Amino acid sequence: MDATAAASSLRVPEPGGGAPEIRLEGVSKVYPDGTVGVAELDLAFAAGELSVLVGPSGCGKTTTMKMVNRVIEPTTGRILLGGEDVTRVDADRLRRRIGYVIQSVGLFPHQTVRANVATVPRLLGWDRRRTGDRVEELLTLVGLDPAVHGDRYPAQLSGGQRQRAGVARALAADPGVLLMDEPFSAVDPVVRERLQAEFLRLQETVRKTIVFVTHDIEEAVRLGDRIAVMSDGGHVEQFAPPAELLGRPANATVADFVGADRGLKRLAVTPVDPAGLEHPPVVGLDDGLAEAGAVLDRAGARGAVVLDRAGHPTGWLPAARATGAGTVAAAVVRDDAAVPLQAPLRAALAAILQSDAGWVPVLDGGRYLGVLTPTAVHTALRRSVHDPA
Ligand SMILES: Nc1ncnc2c1ncn2[C@@H]1O[C@H](COP(=O)(O)OP(=O)(O)OP(=O)(O)O)[C@@H](O)[C@H]1O
Repeated sequence: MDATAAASSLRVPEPGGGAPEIRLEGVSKVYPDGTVGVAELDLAFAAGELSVLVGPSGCGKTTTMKMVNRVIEPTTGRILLGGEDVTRVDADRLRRRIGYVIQSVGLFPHQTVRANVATVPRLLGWDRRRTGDRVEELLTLVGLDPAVHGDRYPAQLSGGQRQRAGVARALAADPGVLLMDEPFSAVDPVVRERLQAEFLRLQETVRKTIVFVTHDIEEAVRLGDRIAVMSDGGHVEQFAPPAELLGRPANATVADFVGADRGLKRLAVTPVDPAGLEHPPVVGLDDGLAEAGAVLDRAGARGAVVLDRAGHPTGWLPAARATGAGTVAAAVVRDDAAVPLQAPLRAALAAILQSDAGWVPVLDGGRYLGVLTPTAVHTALRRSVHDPA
Protein backbone atom coordinates (compact mmCIF):
# COMPACT_ATOMS: atom_id res chain seq x y z
CA MET A 1 0.00 0.00 0.00
CA ASP A 2 1.37 3.43 -0.79
CA ALA A 3 1.52 6.23 1.75
CA THR A 4 -1.51 8.03 0.33
CA ALA A 5 -3.68 4.95 0.49
CA ALA A 6 -2.47 4.24 4.01
CA ALA A 7 -3.14 7.82 4.99
CA SER A 8 -6.68 7.80 3.66
CA SER A 9 -7.64 4.93 5.94
CA LEU A 10 -6.32 6.97 8.85
CA ARG A 11 -9.25 9.28 8.55
CA VAL A 12 -11.56 6.69 10.10
CA PRO A 13 -12.36 8.37 13.39
CA GLU A 14 -11.33 6.52 16.51
CA PRO A 15 -12.82 7.09 19.95
CA GLY A 16 -11.33 10.33 21.14
CA GLY A 17 -10.22 11.06 17.56
CA GLY A 18 -10.98 14.16 15.54
CA ALA A 19 -8.64 17.03 16.18
CA PRO A 20 -9.82 19.15 19.08
CA GLU A 21 -8.81 22.67 19.97
CA ILE A 22 -6.53 22.74 23.03
CA ARG A 23 -7.22 25.61 25.38
CA LEU A 24 -5.17 26.58 28.42
CA GLU A 25 -6.99 28.88 30.82
CA GLY A 26 -5.09 30.59 33.61
CA VAL A 27 -2.67 27.67 33.80
CA SER A 28 0.27 27.87 36.19
CA LYS A 29 2.93 25.41 37.26
CA VAL A 30 4.84 26.00 40.45
CA TYR A 31 7.38 23.23 41.09
CA PRO A 32 7.79 21.91 44.66
CA ASP A 33 10.97 23.95 45.13
CA GLY A 34 9.03 27.12 44.38
CA THR A 35 10.25 27.57 40.77
CA VAL A 36 7.54 29.08 38.63
CA GLY A 37 7.68 27.12 35.38
CA VAL A 38 4.61 28.77 33.87
CA ALA A 39 2.46 31.56 35.31
CA GLU A 40 -1.18 32.30 34.48
CA LEU A 41 -0.99 31.18 30.89
CA ASP A 42 -3.94 31.66 28.54
CA LEU A 43 -3.37 30.09 25.15
CA ALA A 44 -5.45 28.28 22.53
CA PHE A 45 -3.99 25.86 19.99
CA ALA A 46 -6.40 25.74 17.06
CA ALA A 47 -7.91 22.43 15.96
CA GLY A 48 -5.92 20.72 13.22
CA GLU A 49 -3.09 23.26 13.35
CA LEU A 50 0.57 22.81 14.15
CA SER A 51 1.50 25.27 16.89
CA VAL A 52 5.16 25.68 17.77
CA LEU A 53 6.54 26.80 21.12
CA VAL A 54 9.95 28.49 20.89
CA GLY A 55 11.96 30.53 23.35
CA PRO A 56 15.18 30.52 25.35
CA SER A 57 16.16 27.58 27.51
CA GLY A 58 14.16 27.34 30.72
CA CYS A 59 11.31 29.61 29.58
CA GLY A 60 8.66 26.95 30.16
CA LYS A 61 8.06 25.37 26.74
CA THR A 62 8.31 21.78 27.93
CA THR A 63 6.32 22.51 31.07
CA THR A 64 3.53 24.03 28.96
CA MET A 65 3.47 21.08 26.58
CA LYS A 66 3.62 18.38 29.23
CA MET A 67 0.73 19.91 31.11
CA VAL A 68 -1.49 19.14 28.11
CA ASN A 69 -1.12 15.38 28.66
CA ARG A 70 -0.62 15.88 32.39
CA VAL A 71 2.83 14.32 32.47
CA ILE A 72 3.25 17.53 34.49
CA GLU A 73 0.19 18.37 36.58
CA PRO A 74 -0.81 22.05 36.47
CA THR A 75 -0.87 23.78 39.84
CA THR A 76 -3.81 25.98 38.88
CA GLY A 77 -6.01 26.64 35.88
CA ARG A 78 -7.88 24.48 33.39
CA ILE A 79 -6.97 22.65 30.22
CA LEU A 80 -9.74 21.97 27.73
CA LEU A 81 -9.63 19.56 24.79
CA GLY A 82 -12.42 20.40 22.35
CA GLY A 83 -14.24 22.17 25.17
CA GLU A 84 -13.90 19.25 27.61
CA ASP A 85 -12.09 20.06 30.84
CA VAL A 86 -9.42 17.36 31.10
CA THR A 87 -7.67 18.80 34.15
CA ARG A 88 -9.17 16.15 36.42
CA VAL A 89 -9.97 13.21 34.16
CA ASP A 90 -7.99 9.98 34.51
CA ALA A 91 -4.48 10.88 33.30
CA ASP A 92 -3.69 7.45 31.80
CA ARG A 93 -6.82 7.47 29.71
CA LEU A 94 -6.14 11.04 28.66
CA ARG A 95 -2.67 10.06 27.45
CA ARG A 96 -4.07 7.39 25.17
CA ARG A 97 -5.91 10.17 23.34
CA ILE A 98 -2.72 12.15 22.90
CA GLY A 99 0.26 11.06 20.81
CA TYR A 100 3.65 11.94 22.20
CA VAL A 101 6.96 12.12 20.34
CA ILE A 102 10.15 13.09 22.13
CA GLN A 103 13.73 13.75 21.09
CA SER A 104 15.11 10.47 22.35
CA VAL A 105 12.07 8.82 20.73
CA GLY A 106 11.38 6.76 23.85
CA LEU A 107 10.95 3.49 21.95
CA PHE A 108 11.13 0.43 24.18
CA PRO A 109 14.58 -1.01 23.40
CA HIS A 110 13.64 -4.65 24.03
CA GLN A 111 10.61 -4.60 21.77
CA THR A 112 10.55 -4.73 18.00
CA VAL A 113 9.42 -1.73 15.98
CA ARG A 114 6.13 -3.51 15.35
CA ALA A 115 5.53 -4.09 19.06
CA ASN A 116 6.49 -0.52 19.85
CA VAL A 117 4.02 0.90 17.35
CA ALA A 118 1.32 -1.44 18.69
CA THR A 119 1.68 -0.16 22.27
CA VAL A 120 -1.38 2.10 22.50
CA PRO A 121 -3.73 -0.03 20.36
CA ARG A 122 -2.90 -2.95 22.71
CA LEU A 123 -3.60 -0.80 25.76
CA LEU A 124 -6.91 0.15 24.17
CA GLY A 125 -7.75 -3.55 23.78
CA TRP A 126 -7.76 -3.70 19.96
CA ASP A 127 -7.74 -7.27 18.63
CA ARG A 128 -4.59 -8.69 17.01
CA ARG A 129 -5.80 -8.36 13.47
CA ARG A 130 -6.84 -4.74 13.76
CA THR A 131 -3.64 -3.86 15.61
CA GLY A 132 -1.51 -5.71 13.05
CA ASP A 133 -3.20 -3.99 10.12
CA ARG A 134 -2.79 -0.66 11.78
CA VAL A 135 0.91 -1.17 12.44
CA GLU A 136 1.56 -2.10 8.79
CA GLU A 137 -0.35 0.94 7.65
CA LEU A 138 1.45 3.33 10.00
CA LEU A 139 4.94 2.05 9.20
CA THR A 140 4.24 2.47 5.50
CA LEU A 141 2.83 5.93 6.11
CA VAL A 142 5.98 7.17 7.85
CA GLY A 143 8.23 5.64 5.19
CA LEU A 144 9.39 2.45 6.92
CA ASP A 145 9.01 -0.85 5.11
CA PRO A 146 7.19 -3.19 7.53
CA ALA A 147 8.89 -6.23 5.96
CA VAL A 148 12.35 -4.74 6.42
CA HIS A 149 12.09 -2.68 9.59
CA GLY A 150 9.07 -4.11 11.41
CA ASP A 151 10.91 -6.89 13.22
CA ARG A 152 14.03 -4.92 14.07
CA TYR A 153 14.83 -3.56 17.49
CA PRO A 154 15.27 0.21 17.89
CA ALA A 155 19.07 -0.13 18.15
CA GLN A 156 19.06 -1.67 14.65
CA LEU A 157 17.60 1.47 13.07
CA SER A 158 19.24 4.74 12.01
CA GLY A 159 18.43 7.90 13.96
CA GLY A 160 16.01 9.06 11.26
CA GLN A 161 14.30 5.67 11.12
CA ARG A 162 13.90 5.69 14.90
CA GLN A 163 12.23 9.09 14.67
CA ARG A 164 9.86 7.76 12.01
CA ALA A 165 9.03 4.78 14.23
CA GLY A 166 8.40 7.22 17.08
CA VAL A 167 5.96 9.19 14.93
CA ALA A 168 4.24 5.94 13.84
CA ARG A 169 3.85 4.90 17.48
CA ALA A 170 2.42 8.30 18.43
CA LEU A 171 -0.14 8.09 15.61
CA ALA A 172 -1.08 4.44 16.16
CA ALA A 173 -4.42 4.94 17.87
CA ASP A 174 -5.24 7.95 15.68
CA PRO A 175 -5.15 10.44 18.54
CA GLY A 176 -6.58 13.88 17.87
CA VAL A 177 -3.63 15.56 19.52
CA LEU A 178 0.12 15.14 19.06
CA LEU A 179 2.69 16.59 21.42
CA MET A 180 6.19 16.74 19.95
CA ASP A 181 9.19 17.69 22.08
CA GLU A 182 12.15 18.50 19.82
CA PRO A 183 11.41 15.36 17.82
CA PHE A 184 13.95 16.02 15.06
CA SER A 185 16.82 17.53 17.01
CA ALA A 186 18.84 14.35 17.49
CA VAL A 187 19.46 13.78 13.77
CA ASP A 188 21.85 15.53 11.42
CA PRO A 189 20.63 18.60 9.48
CA VAL A 190 20.11 16.75 6.19
CA VAL A 191 18.00 14.00 7.75
CA ARG A 192 16.21 16.62 9.82
CA GLU A 193 15.14 18.54 6.71
CA ARG A 194 13.88 15.35 5.14
CA LEU A 195 11.96 14.34 8.26
CA GLN A 196 10.45 17.82 8.47
CA ALA A 197 9.31 17.69 4.85
CA GLU A 198 7.84 14.20 5.32
CA PHE A 199 6.17 15.30 8.50
CA LEU A 200 4.56 18.33 6.81
CA ARG A 201 3.12 16.04 4.13
CA LEU A 202 1.85 13.66 6.80
CA GLN A 203 0.18 16.51 8.71
CA GLU A 204 -1.54 17.66 5.51
CA THR A 205 -3.24 14.28 5.46
CA VAL A 206 -3.89 13.58 9.12
CA ARG A 207 -4.50 17.17 10.33
CA LYS A 208 -3.86 16.60 14.02
CA THR A 209 -3.80 19.37 16.59
CA ILE A 210 -0.07 19.51 17.25
CA VAL A 211 1.95 21.27 19.92
CA PHE A 212 5.60 21.21 18.90
CA VAL A 213 8.52 22.37 21.05
CA THR A 214 11.79 23.35 19.40
CA HIS A 215 14.87 25.50 19.98
CA ASP A 216 15.25 26.00 16.27
CA ILE A 217 13.52 29.07 14.86
CA GLU A 218 14.10 27.84 11.28
CA GLU A 219 12.27 24.63 12.14
CA ALA A 220 9.47 26.66 13.76
CA VAL A 221 9.09 28.82 10.65
CA ARG A 222 9.14 25.82 8.36
CA LEU A 223 6.61 23.71 10.25
CA GLY A 224 4.39 26.02 12.24
CA ASP A 225 0.94 27.28 11.32
CA ARG A 226 1.47 29.50 14.35
CA ILE A 227 4.47 30.14 16.54
CA ALA A 228 4.43 31.14 20.20
CA VAL A 229 7.60 32.94 21.27
CA MET A 230 7.90 32.47 25.03
CA SER A 231 10.02 34.16 27.66
CA ASP A 232 10.78 33.28 31.27
CA GLY A 233 7.91 32.03 33.37
CA GLY A 234 6.02 30.74 30.33
CA HIS A 235 5.08 34.25 29.26
CA VAL A 236 3.91 34.39 25.63
CA GLU A 237 5.46 37.39 23.89
CA GLN A 238 3.73 36.77 20.57
CA PHE A 239 1.61 34.00 19.09
CA ALA A 240 1.27 34.46 15.36
CA PRO A 241 1.69 32.82 11.94
CA PRO A 242 5.36 32.71 10.82
CA ALA A 243 5.05 35.50 8.23
CA GLU A 244 3.58 37.84 10.80
CA LEU A 245 6.10 36.94 13.48
CA LEU A 246 9.00 37.57 11.09
CA GLY A 247 7.42 40.58 9.42
CA ARG A 248 6.10 42.31 12.50
CA PRO A 249 7.75 41.13 15.70
CA ALA A 250 5.58 42.40 18.58
CA ASN A 251 8.53 43.69 20.61
CA ALA A 252 12.31 43.70 20.97
CA THR A 253 12.36 40.30 22.71
CA VAL A 254 10.64 38.63 19.75
CA ALA A 255 12.77 40.55 17.22
CA ASP A 256 15.93 39.42 19.02
CA PHE A 257 14.76 35.85 19.19
CA VAL A 258 13.77 35.54 15.54
CA GLY A 259 17.11 37.08 14.59
CA ALA A 260 18.50 39.93 12.57
CA ASP A 261 18.22 37.81 9.41
CA ARG A 262 14.48 37.50 9.75
CA GLY A 263 14.07 39.08 6.32
CA LEU A 264 15.81 36.06 4.84
CA LYS A 265 13.72 33.68 6.93
CA ARG A 266 10.63 35.38 5.57
CA LEU A 267 11.54 34.11 2.13
CA ALA A 268 10.44 30.67 3.28
CA VAL A 269 6.96 31.78 4.28
CA THR A 270 6.09 34.54 1.80
CA PRO A 271 4.38 33.27 -1.37
CA VAL A 272 4.90 34.64 -4.87
CA ASP A 273 2.56 37.59 -5.42
CA PRO A 274 0.98 37.71 -8.91
CA ALA A 275 0.76 41.53 -8.67
CA GLY A 276 4.55 41.71 -8.45
CA LEU A 277 5.26 39.81 -11.67
CA GLU A 278 6.96 41.41 -14.64
CA HIS A 279 5.87 40.85 -18.20
CA PRO A 280 8.75 40.80 -20.65
CA PRO A 281 7.91 40.13 -24.31
CA VAL A 282 6.70 36.60 -24.99
CA VAL A 283 7.60 34.75 -28.18
CA GLY A 284 6.85 31.28 -29.50
CA LEU A 285 9.35 28.65 -30.63
CA ASP A 286 7.98 28.86 -34.18
CA ASP A 287 8.14 32.67 -34.42
CA GLY A 288 10.67 34.11 -36.85
CA LEU A 289 13.85 35.43 -35.23
CA ALA A 290 13.65 38.75 -37.08
CA GLU A 291 10.08 39.22 -35.95
CA ALA A 292 11.10 38.36 -32.34
CA GLY A 293 13.97 40.84 -32.60
CA ALA A 294 11.56 43.57 -33.64
CA VAL A 295 9.31 42.80 -30.66
CA LEU A 296 12.28 43.01 -28.31
CA ASP A 297 13.42 46.31 -29.89
CA ARG A 298 10.03 47.89 -29.52
CA ALA A 299 9.83 46.86 -25.86
CA GLY A 300 13.44 47.89 -25.19
CA ALA A 301 13.78 44.49 -23.47
CA ARG A 302 17.00 42.53 -23.04
CA GLY A 303 15.24 39.23 -23.53
CA ALA A 304 11.95 37.44 -24.17
CA VAL A 305 10.23 34.51 -22.52
CA VAL A 306 9.92 31.62 -24.96
CA LEU A 307 6.81 29.46 -24.77
CA ASP A 308 6.55 26.05 -26.39
CA ARG A 309 3.64 24.99 -28.55
CA ALA A 310 1.63 24.03 -25.45
CA GLY A 311 2.16 27.48 -23.91
CA HIS A 312 4.72 26.34 -21.30
CA PRO A 313 7.89 28.32 -20.69
CA THR A 314 10.78 26.52 -22.28
CA GLY A 315 13.57 29.10 -22.07
CA TRP A 316 14.46 32.66 -22.99
CA LEU A 317 15.67 34.56 -26.01
CA PRO A 318 18.41 37.14 -25.30
CA ALA A 319 18.04 40.24 -27.49
CA ALA A 320 21.56 39.68 -28.88
CA ARG A 321 20.50 36.33 -30.34
CA ALA A 322 17.30 37.64 -31.93
CA THR A 323 18.80 38.33 -35.35
CA GLY A 324 19.13 36.58 -38.67
CA ALA A 325 16.98 34.03 -40.41
CA GLY A 326 15.30 31.01 -38.94
CA THR A 327 12.98 30.63 -35.98
CA VAL A 328 13.27 31.24 -32.26
CA ALA A 329 13.72 27.47 -31.79
CA ALA A 330 17.26 27.78 -33.20
CA ALA A 331 18.33 30.54 -30.79
CA VAL A 332 16.42 29.84 -27.59
CA VAL A 333 18.40 29.35 -24.37
CA ARG A 334 16.65 26.28 -23.05
CA ASP A 335 15.60 26.46 -19.41
CA ASP A 336 12.43 24.81 -18.21
CA ALA A 337 12.65 26.12 -14.63
CA ALA A 338 9.35 27.58 -13.42
CA VAL A 339 7.61 27.93 -10.08
CA PRO A 340 3.93 27.66 -9.18
CA LEU A 341 2.08 30.69 -7.85
CA GLN A 342 1.89 29.27 -4.34
CA ALA A 343 5.64 28.65 -4.10
CA PRO A 344 7.54 30.39 -1.32
CA LEU A 345 9.83 33.19 -2.47
CA ARG A 346 12.81 31.16 -1.28
CA ALA A 347 12.17 28.52 -3.95
CA ALA A 348 11.63 31.25 -6.54
CA LEU A 349 14.84 33.05 -5.60
CA ALA A 350 16.79 29.78 -5.78
CA ALA A 351 15.44 29.26 -9.31
CA ILE A 352 16.34 32.83 -10.32
CA LEU A 353 19.90 32.32 -9.09
CA GLN A 354 20.20 29.22 -11.27
CA SER A 355 19.03 30.98 -14.38
CA ASP A 356 20.95 33.14 -16.88
CA ALA A 357 17.77 35.03 -17.67
CA GLY A 358 17.71 36.62 -14.20
CA TRP A 359 14.07 35.69 -13.77
CA VAL A 360 11.89 32.67 -13.26
CA PRO A 361 8.54 32.12 -15.00
CA VAL A 362 5.56 31.73 -12.68
CA LEU A 363 2.74 29.32 -13.47
CA ASP A 364 -0.85 29.15 -12.30
CA GLY A 365 -1.65 25.49 -12.83
CA GLY A 366 -0.04 25.07 -16.27
CA ARG A 367 -0.70 28.66 -17.35
CA TYR A 368 2.18 31.11 -17.77
CA LEU A 369 1.53 34.28 -15.76
CA GLY A 370 4.72 36.35 -15.93
CA VAL A 371 8.22 36.29 -14.50
CA LEU A 372 9.56 36.94 -11.06
CA THR A 373 12.72 39.04 -10.80
CA PRO A 374 15.01 39.80 -7.83
CA THR A 375 13.42 43.27 -7.64
CA ALA A 376 9.97 41.70 -7.31
CA VAL A 377 11.25 39.39 -4.56
CA HIS A 378 12.55 42.43 -2.71
CA THR A 379 9.26 44.32 -3.14
CA ALA A 380 7.23 41.32 -1.98
CA LEU A 381 9.37 40.95 1.14
CA ARG A 382 9.06 44.65 1.96
CA ARG A 383 5.31 44.44 1.47
CA SER A 384 5.07 41.39 3.74
CA VAL A 385 6.54 43.52 6.55
CA HIS A 386 3.71 46.01 6.29
CA ASP A 387 0.95 43.65 5.35
CA PRO A 388 1.89 40.19 6.66
CA ALA A 389 -0.15 37.20 5.59
N1 LIG B 1 11.04 19.31 38.24
C1 LIG B 1 11.38 20.60 38.32
N2 LIG B 1 11.64 21.17 39.52
C2 LIG B 1 11.93 22.46 39.62
N3 LIG B 1 12.02 23.30 38.56
C3 LIG B 1 11.80 22.79 37.36
C4 LIG B 1 11.46 21.42 37.15
N4 LIG B 1 11.29 21.19 35.82
C5 LIG B 1 11.51 22.38 35.22
N5 LIG B 1 11.81 23.34 36.13
C6 LIG B 1 12.09 24.75 35.88
O1 LIG B 1 10.97 25.35 35.25
C7 LIG B 1 11.39 26.29 34.27
C8 LIG B 1 10.81 25.88 32.92
O2 LIG B 1 11.38 24.65 32.51
P1 LIG B 1 11.03 23.96 31.12
O3 LIG B 1 11.68 22.63 31.13
O4 LIG B 1 9.58 24.03 30.90
O5 LIG B 1 11.77 24.95 30.13
P2 LIG B 1 12.05 24.81 28.55
O6 LIG B 1 11.66 26.11 27.96
O7 LIG B 1 11.39 23.60 28.04
O8 LIG B 1 13.62 24.67 28.57
P3 LIG B 1 14.63 23.93 27.55
O9 LIG B 1 14.51 24.67 26.26
O10 LIG B 1 15.95 24.13 28.20
O11 LIG B 1 14.21 22.49 27.47
C9 LIG B 1 12.91 26.28 34.31
O12 LIG B 1 13.32 27.35 35.13
C10 LIG B 1 13.25 24.95 34.94
O13 LIG B 1 14.47 25.03 35.66
